Amino acid sequence: MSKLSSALTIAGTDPSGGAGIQADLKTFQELKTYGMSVITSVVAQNTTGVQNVQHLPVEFIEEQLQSVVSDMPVHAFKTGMIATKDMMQVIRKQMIEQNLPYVMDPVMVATSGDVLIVEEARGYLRDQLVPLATIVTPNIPEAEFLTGLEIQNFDDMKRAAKVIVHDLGATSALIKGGHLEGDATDWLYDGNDFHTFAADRIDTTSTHGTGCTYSAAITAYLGKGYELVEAVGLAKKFITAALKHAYQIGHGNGPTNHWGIREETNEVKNY
Ligand SMILES: Nc1ncnc2c1ncn2[C@@H]1O[C@H](COP(=O)(O)OP(=O)(O)OP(=O)(O)O)[C@@H](O)[C@H]1O
Ligand SMILES: Cc1ncc(COP(=O)(O)O)c(N)n1
Repeated sequence: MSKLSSALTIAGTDPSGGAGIQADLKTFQELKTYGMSVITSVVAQNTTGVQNVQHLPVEFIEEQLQSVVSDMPVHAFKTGMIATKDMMQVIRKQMIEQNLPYVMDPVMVATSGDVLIVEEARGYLRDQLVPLATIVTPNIPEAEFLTGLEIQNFDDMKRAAKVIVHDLGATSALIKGGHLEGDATDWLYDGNDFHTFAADRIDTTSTHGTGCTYSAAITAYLGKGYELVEAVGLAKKFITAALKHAYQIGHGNGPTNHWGIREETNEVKNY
């Protein structure tokens, strides 16, 4: 399957290039997807953590969205960091109008531990954005917040995925196991069946932006028309290769490799 496709990410920035909008656009490019972006917050951050944040005015976020959707074809949407309820409201409106594949990464806290969305917006995210998503991609702490469950093993992950679909209303849920011990195993529930995606755990500290990169890859593949399970499988190969071939840069948790994976390995070639 190879056709011209485009994807729009709505998220915060990372000037050090490992997470957020920058990670999403690099991933889209690597997967031969025309990438577009709407910025919600400008974040001063790097591999060591978040130094400062400036939220853009909500009207300006809406203007950016209009600029894109009034002119450009979008085959799939992704949201990442959306810091406030007001921002979520305008994005929600667009998602309803567009009715296209929507990958929702419920970003709450960075790898560094810095909080990326205001406390009182979390409930709105769960109740008003999750139901619109084609796929929600929480890590373990995010899945615990969304479901109120404690997650310690695969059975808990599967239970949480079911709650996100049947109780919260998402079309599917992918619970990522990066925060558990052992292999890096993720569980996808598509409303009927479970699918598991596993990789050997890579011994690396380069995990900044892992979640952003993974969900951007899922978005790119959905935009190309791949079915959900296939899109997640291909994205899992991509994130695993990006972790395995990461450059050791920065003084904290370095970024994954968004560039040249195809040239350096034959692990990611299916797009
Ligand atoms: N050390 C690792 N080795 C292999 N795969 C990993 C490793 N850490 C995370 N992963 C995989 O990376 C993807 C992202 O998972 P994770 O649970 O880390 O998400 P996240 O917490 O949202 O990411 P982030 O680190 O960006 O916050 C998943 O597919 C997970 O299984
Ligand atoms: C703008 C933005 N969005 C998301 C993340 C999460 O990424 P990570 O948890 O890997 O730091 C981040 N650090 N910055």
